[in-house]
Amino acid sequence: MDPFQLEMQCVLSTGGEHSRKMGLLQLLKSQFICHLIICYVFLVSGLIINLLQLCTLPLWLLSKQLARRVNVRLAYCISSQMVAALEWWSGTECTLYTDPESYPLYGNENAIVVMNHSFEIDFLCGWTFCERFGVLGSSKVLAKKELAYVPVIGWMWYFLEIVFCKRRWEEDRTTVAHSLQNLQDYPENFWFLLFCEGTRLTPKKHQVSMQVAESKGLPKLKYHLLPRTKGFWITVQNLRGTAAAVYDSTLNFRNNETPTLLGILNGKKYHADLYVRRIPLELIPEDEAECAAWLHKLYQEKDSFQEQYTQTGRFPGPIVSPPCRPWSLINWLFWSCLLLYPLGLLLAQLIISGSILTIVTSVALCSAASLGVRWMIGQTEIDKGSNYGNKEVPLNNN
Ligand SMILES: CC/C=C\C/C=C\C/C=C\C/C=C\C/C=C\C/C=C/CCC(=O)SCCNC(=O)CCNC(=O)[C@H](O)C(C)(C)COP(=O)(O)OP(=O)(O)OC[C@H]1O[C@@H](n2cnc3c(N)ncnc32)[C@H](O)[C@@H]1OP(=O)(O)O
Ligand SMILES: CCCCCCCCCCCCCCCCCC(=O)OC[C@@H](O)COP(=O)(O)O
Repeated sequence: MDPFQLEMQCVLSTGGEHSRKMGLLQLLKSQFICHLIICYVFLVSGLIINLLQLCTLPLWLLSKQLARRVNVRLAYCISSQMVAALEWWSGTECTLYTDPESYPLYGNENAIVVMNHSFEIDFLCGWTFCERFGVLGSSKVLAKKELAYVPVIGWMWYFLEIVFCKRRWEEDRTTVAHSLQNLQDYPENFWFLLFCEGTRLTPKKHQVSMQVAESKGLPKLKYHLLPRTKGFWITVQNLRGTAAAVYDSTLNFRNNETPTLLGILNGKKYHADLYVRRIPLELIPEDEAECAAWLHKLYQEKDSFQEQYTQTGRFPGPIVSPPCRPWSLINWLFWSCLLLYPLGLLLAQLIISGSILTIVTSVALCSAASLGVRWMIGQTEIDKGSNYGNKEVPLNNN
């Protein structure tokens, strides 16, 4: 069997030979009641964990490092549920192409991850690799400030000391620097994700971005937006001595798949391929202009990797995929057992009571929660994305 077939598959199914069973399983996964259960467990457990995180605030006064370690584990209970949905519910395969010599370092050092921002679940594929290398709970990102208000995930990020930005350099330059410096004594290994394009790729944003590239005399990119270099420069500058390397990560999906979170929820299986190059931080210039030029060159290389992938269906280098771990599934099963039992009791009470007011109130609450979750899932949908990058902002506005 070739490496792809040898690839550890984290699926509940027993392989293609039971196509009838697979068909039934797929039908079950597309049932709304399953989505309700998954979202109910995610939302209620997430809010409980957010509350527990709030309770760790007094601990920060006694021991910041202990509070951080507690929050890493609490955050794992939330993010690992989404990883479980990707790996175990949808059975999505995530294949890693990388240098075998770099592989042992992954998860055992702090790193800055630079990744293309082209897919609605690129962050989730990133999280699945965090899970496989044991750094999911402490994973961090330079995220747009709007995400801080998303219940469960955004609130969780406050306690992980995630770095938020307004995507306005004059304001970000100080706040981002301070937030990054704050991570210098972080007690757990972490990966800091930077989507240098700053927004998800769309045809319109690509067109505007390539006009900017032309105005700067920079080579056009076919598969990426022009990277924003200031955030990368400030991140490298403030994590020198804290992060050992940049993990240049290029993600794509087989057969031109356009994966979505709703697809994952419906149990749709995708095939993600990630090409990672480990670049020691000392190879990155300290001077801002040289660092910017270095990043532009990196994105030109990433563009060539995507071209090769489009032509051949593979990235350069060997496949060295880390196996799935059971903990994300175990965590989901724990929260499901804990929360579905009282839900069952509540529903039984509701039916027995027969009180119209109680039933109407419950239905109203469930509808509000469903709308809330649908809004949260909408945060990942590119067609609901921001206007950032849709027009060239005059330089003096930056
Ligand atoms: C082994 C396995 C390896 C890896 C596993 C993979 C990943 C796992 C790791 C971690 C996982 C952790 C978490 C994942 C979970 C969730 C992630 C969630 C996602 C949220 C992410 C986001 O929110 S992305 C949006 C926020 N982030 C950014 O914007 C970062 C990039 N931006 C910057 O860095 C910016 O510089 C800035 C934000 C700091 C400031 O932006 P601003 O626009 O104000 O100023 P800029 O200087 O950047 O922009 C002006 C310059 O840009 C030029 N330019 C280019 N294109 C345009 C355009 N279309 N319009 C205007 N200007 C443009 C312009 O010419 C200026 O150029 P200069 O030469 O003057 O710089
Ligand atoms: C348990 C598994 C399934 C449960 C599903 C229930 C709800 C799921 C809630 C998901 C909330 C995720 C929020 C964080 C991820 C956002 C990722 C992202 O990509 O943000 C976009 C920005 O980068 C750029 O924004 P744009 O300028 O492109 O606009």
